[in-house]
Formats: sequence, C-alpha cells, structure tokens
Amino acid sequence: MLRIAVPNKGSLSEPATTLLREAGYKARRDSRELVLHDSENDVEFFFLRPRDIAVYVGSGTVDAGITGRDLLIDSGVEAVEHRPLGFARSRFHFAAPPAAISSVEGLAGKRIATSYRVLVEGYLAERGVSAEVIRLDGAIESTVQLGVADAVADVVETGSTLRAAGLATFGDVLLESEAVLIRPTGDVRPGFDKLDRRILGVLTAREYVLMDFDIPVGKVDAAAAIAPGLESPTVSPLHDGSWAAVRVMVKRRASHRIMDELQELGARGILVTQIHATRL
Ligand SMILES: Nc1ncnc2c1ncn2[C@@H]1O[C@H](COP(=O)(O)OP(=O)(O)OP(=O)(O)O)[C@@H](O)[C@H]1O
Ligand SMILES: O=P(O)(O)OC[C@H]1O[C@H](OP(=O)(O)OP(=O)(O)O)[C@H](O)[C@@H]1O
Ligand SMILES: [Mg+2]
Repeated sequence: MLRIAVPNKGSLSEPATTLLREAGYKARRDSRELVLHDSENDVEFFFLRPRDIAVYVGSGTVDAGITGRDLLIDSGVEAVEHRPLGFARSRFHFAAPPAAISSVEGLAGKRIATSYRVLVEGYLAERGVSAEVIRLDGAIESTVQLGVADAVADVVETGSTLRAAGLATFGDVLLESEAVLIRPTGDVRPGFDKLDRRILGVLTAREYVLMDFDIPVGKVDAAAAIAPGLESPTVSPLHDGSWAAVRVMVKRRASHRIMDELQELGARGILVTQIHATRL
C-alpha cells in the first residue's frame, strides 16, 4: 500500500486535497482526520504539517508527499522533487524598509528574520555575507516594526503583506517556489507511478480544453493550422456534405485567441468544453 503525506493546513492543504480528489482518491470528511485509508485505490494518506512532509519523505517513512519546493529545500533533507504541481506559487525575497537596506551586501552584520533559516543561511554563505539569522514561525513582516530584526526573508505572493508592513524587496529572487510532488531517493516505490500518472492526468486536463466547431470542408486544412491538436484534429462529415465537424484539444490559455481566428476563418458553432481528466 502506497503511503502519501498530504499537507493538513495552510496554503497547500486545500489545493492538494482538490488535486487528489480529482485524481480519483477518497477525500477526508473532517479536517481533524489525520490518517485516511483508501482501500479501493490501495493508498493511505497521512495529513501532516507541510514543513514536516519533506522530513517524512526524506527518511523514507512515507512513499510520496506534497509540499512546497521552499520547504523541501529548507528542510535540508534529500528527497526527489518529482513533479511541480502548479499551485501555491510564491517567490522568496529579502525585504527591509526602503531607506534602510537595498542590497544583499547591505545585510552584513544585520539581523534577518525568517521561517526559512537553512535557505537564507545557504544563500548568504554563497555570497560571503555574514549576518544574524533569527528563526521565527510566522508573521515575519512584523519583526522589523517590532524591533527584533533589521530585514526579513519571506514568501511573497501579491506583495500586499510586505507593503502593509512598510517593507520593500531588494536583491534577486532567492527562490521561485510552488507545490511539488516529492518521493524518497532511490527506487520508486510500488504504486508511485500510478499516483503520478493520475496526478499528471488532472494537471494536463487543467491545462487544456476541448474545442468543437463546424467549418466548410474546403477550410479544414486552414482550421487545422490554427488548432492542430495534439496528434491531429478529429474531422467528421456533417449531413450537409459541404461542411465538417472538427474536434480538437487546445491550451486553455490560447482558447479565446483560437476561437477568434477560427471565427474569422468561417467556423460556426464553436464550443469549448472543460476536460476533467486525461491520459495522453
Ligand atoms: N500567500 C501565499 N501564496 C502562495 N503560496 C504561499 C503563500 N504563503 C505560503 N505559501 C506557500 O505555501 C507553502 C506552505 O507554507 P506554510 O506551511 O507556511 O503554510 P501557510 O500557508 O503559510 O500557512 P500557515 O503559515 O498558516 O501555517 C510554502 O511552500 C509557501 O511558499
Ligand atoms: O505577498 P502576499 O500575497 O501578501 O502573501 C505573502 C504572505 O503570505 C504568507 O503568510 P501567511 O498568511 O501564511 O501567514 P504567516 O506569516 O503566519 O505564515 C507569507 O508568509 C507572507 O507573509
Ligand atoms: Mg505562512
């Protein structure tokens, strides 16, 4: 039975649960449930703190886990980042009051508050900057105002938390993070590939839509040039022999541009349908 660690709280928890549900796994009914046995799919889910998940996977206690890339790196453990999952995207930045510090070199001798000590100390060491790193659990942006730090190093998504605290980022982005599927180093555990295929099926379905349209037969080639599909479009004859029905997968992001172009070409009855799962 495959043992999978899933975030029980925070930004990762809900999207991870949704992904697994869409991949056909049993969902927990109560957010206090810590273990969920899905006998139909021969897997067991352990709901754990996202920061601890890398540790359980790294030690091989569980066979797979979902966590953040930043948390995996900060844990310092060795585990394989097997697949990015496209949610909980964030950037990791230094920030300080704009007039006070504006470069990484300017951090020398200063106090930096962060929840990601290993990540920050690694970055500073690489650049030969010596500073005091203060490890705190959260609300990092408040530490400068509270006088316990001169700068922070934290997760930024929209930047509104930083702005509200009167801080501005400086230097390079330390890390681009998102949720990732991780596994222990060494041989892939039995059942892992099936989990991975199911997840990939859902991620691909989210990326594509199905497009149907009718087009005069003489314009099918031009339509296929606009929307070539993955292999090639499915073309079916209409009862009126001068028209054809075409079905094709297109990238969700491109779907409106493609509809514009097909309509200009002479396509009619263009329909876009959501795909729930795929195996390509
Ligand atoms: N506002 C955010 N937007 C996007 N991703 C975020 C945000 N905050 C945290 N993350 C990401 O979510 C992952 C989990 O972070 P963490 O465990 O700190 O949870 P959290 O969402 O901050 O919840 P909490 O701090 O309440 O426990 C990390 O990979 C982090 O980069
Ligand atoms: O750039 P923004 O969109 O403002 O998001 C970034 C903020 O979100 C997270 O905080 P969270 O809400 O998890 O609180 P925490 O600091 O207690 O972890 C993160 O630690 C930042 O503070
Ligand atoms: Mg947080």
